[in-house]
Amino acid sequence: MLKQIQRGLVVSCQALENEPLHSSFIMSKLALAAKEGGASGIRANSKEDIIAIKQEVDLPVIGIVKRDYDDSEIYITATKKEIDELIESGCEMIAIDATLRKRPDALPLEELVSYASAKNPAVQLMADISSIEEAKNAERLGFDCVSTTLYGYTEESKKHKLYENDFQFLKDVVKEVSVPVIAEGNIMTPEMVRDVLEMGAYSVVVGGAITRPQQITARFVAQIPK
Ligand SMILES: CC(=O)N[C@H](C=O)[C@@H](O)[C@H](O)[C@H](O)COP(=O)(O)O
Repeated sequence: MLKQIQRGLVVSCQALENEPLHSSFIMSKLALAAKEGGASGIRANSKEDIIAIKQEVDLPVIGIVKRDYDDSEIYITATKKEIDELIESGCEMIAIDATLRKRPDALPLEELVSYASAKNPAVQLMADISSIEEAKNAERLGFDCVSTTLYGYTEESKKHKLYENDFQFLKDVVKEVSVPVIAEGNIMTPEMVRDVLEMGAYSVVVGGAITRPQQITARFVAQIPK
């Protein structure tokens, strides 16, 4: 999958239960629209959505399962159960929260990576990270790529402010690891896509700015003069 998305746009098609577009059918049509617009890949949440998307488009899919656990802050592909579901979904790549926070049942990240690789070695693994230390750790554990997905979403990285406009975090990650680095999170404009690729990002994932109309509407409304 990595080759297919190199210097391309991956469109994240996600809507949780509390979002207006929550529906596997709608996600499959968003994926089709993304494909018609020239996307190279899709990122999607849940086995059901991925199966529906795969029936509609032939693009490679980065799969995640978002599920909350009482004993952990981690919700993106947290345990072996989510890995099982994603392998069954047929996605080409699985993204896993690779932060250093405690996982449900204190499962070591290393064990989850070995589990996924043993279950289906053909499925590539993306590490969703929020710090340089996590990026380096993910590379050491054998992840195929790292993504800046969680920068600004953990207690520690929130302190450094959500994705700075100069993308300093992305630049630092690119310098520190040799696996491909995917730019993801709060990429709001086409110009930002161009900029992150020029900074050395291998590929770009854009979600809300394309597929969450409630967010897009709110940004327009916010510009109405008081
Ligand atoms: C932090 C978290 O849970 N991120 C999720 C990961 O899959 C999604 O909710 C984001 O939409 C995705 O990362 C793309 O980012 P943005 O929608 O900002 O372009």
